[in-house]
Amino acid sequence: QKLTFSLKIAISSSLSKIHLNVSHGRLCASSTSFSQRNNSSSANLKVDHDQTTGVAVMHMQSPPVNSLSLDFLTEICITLEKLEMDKGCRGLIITSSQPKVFSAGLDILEMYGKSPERCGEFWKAVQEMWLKLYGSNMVTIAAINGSSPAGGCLMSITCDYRIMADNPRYSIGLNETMLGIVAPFWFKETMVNTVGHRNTEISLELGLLYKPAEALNIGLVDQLVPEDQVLSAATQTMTKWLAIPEHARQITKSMMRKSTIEKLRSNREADIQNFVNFITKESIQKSLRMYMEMLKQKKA
Ligand SMILES: CCCCC/C=C\C/C=C\C=C\CC(=O)SCCNC(=O)CCNC(=O)[C@H](O)C(C)(C)COP(=O)(O)OP(=O)(O)OC[C@H]1O[C@@H](n2cnc3c(N)ncnc32)[C@H](O)[C@@H]1OP(=O)(O)O
Repeated sequence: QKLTFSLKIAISSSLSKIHLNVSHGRLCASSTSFSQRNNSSSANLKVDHDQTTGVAVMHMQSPPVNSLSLDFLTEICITLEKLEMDKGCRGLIITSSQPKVFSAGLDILEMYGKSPERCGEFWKAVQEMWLKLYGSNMVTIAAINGSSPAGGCLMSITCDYRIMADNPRYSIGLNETMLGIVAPFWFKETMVNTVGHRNTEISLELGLLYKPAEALNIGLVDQLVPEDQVLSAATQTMTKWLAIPEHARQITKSMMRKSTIEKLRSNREADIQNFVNFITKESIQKSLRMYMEMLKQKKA
């Protein structure tokens, strides 16, 4: 049965509108914009799309710490799909509107005390976000204006380039082992593809979180700038990347990432089963509970 629905998105200019049509599971965007800037918002995301430059800035605004819940992941995936389909969007900058945090990573509450079915649904959404970002044809830049542990770091390293605020209070890394959990193979491979095998081995085994200067030193981020310049630096870098012949850049990106992406694509169900079996274990649930208590105590 043909599935068709239209979603009207309010845009800053009253003259502008975008229609999203979902047909046979494909999402297509057609724009009849008379303005050069499209701003759209959903519950936890604000997207500023400058039609003149072809660059969209996606601001994560899911309080308090942009943790990636099933709902938030779904929102991110819908937005990414929409931007990917929009020929007028060639570059994406991802940043945070929350103070001091880029993203706290996966929402721990989605992994604690939930049914296997719900855990499976959650993991599928995590996979989907990674597939969309790592396989994007757009130039993607993470403007990391706060701490970015675990899934927040993953999100950053799926991007083509990372600019971080030079503030020693912030940290970034795949710290899963500190929670008593294990980064799956596609988290690990994204990290290897970014900082190499040895750095990844040390980093994952010890669950390290790096200060900005350390992250720059191992190549986990590409550039440090003063906090108030993160977005402008990302915009400047984007201009350089968008000047490269597009087709050649896209094919090169795909060549670099294809084998990692294929490995997950062809094993999605098994990967979900692995996750569900692992995360619902009594011992893992206990580790997660202790970690959450530790987070609360840190506050007190
Ligand atoms: C062999 C088979 C393998 C198969 C694969 C198996 C498993 C893989 C599984 C999972 C992979 C997971 C990756 C992840 O992303 S796990 C999440 C890891 N995240 C963290 O460790 C970050 C924890 N948070 C922090 O360190 C700090 O909150 C932060 C530095 C981000 C911000 O500090 P700040 O001081 O500003 O804020 P807090 O007071 O600490 O937090 C405010 C509020 O938010 C709650 N919270 C924080 N992080 C999370 C989170 N990730 N999920 C849910 N909730 C979070 C925190 O508890 C506070 O709540 P409250 O006390 O105000 O109620």
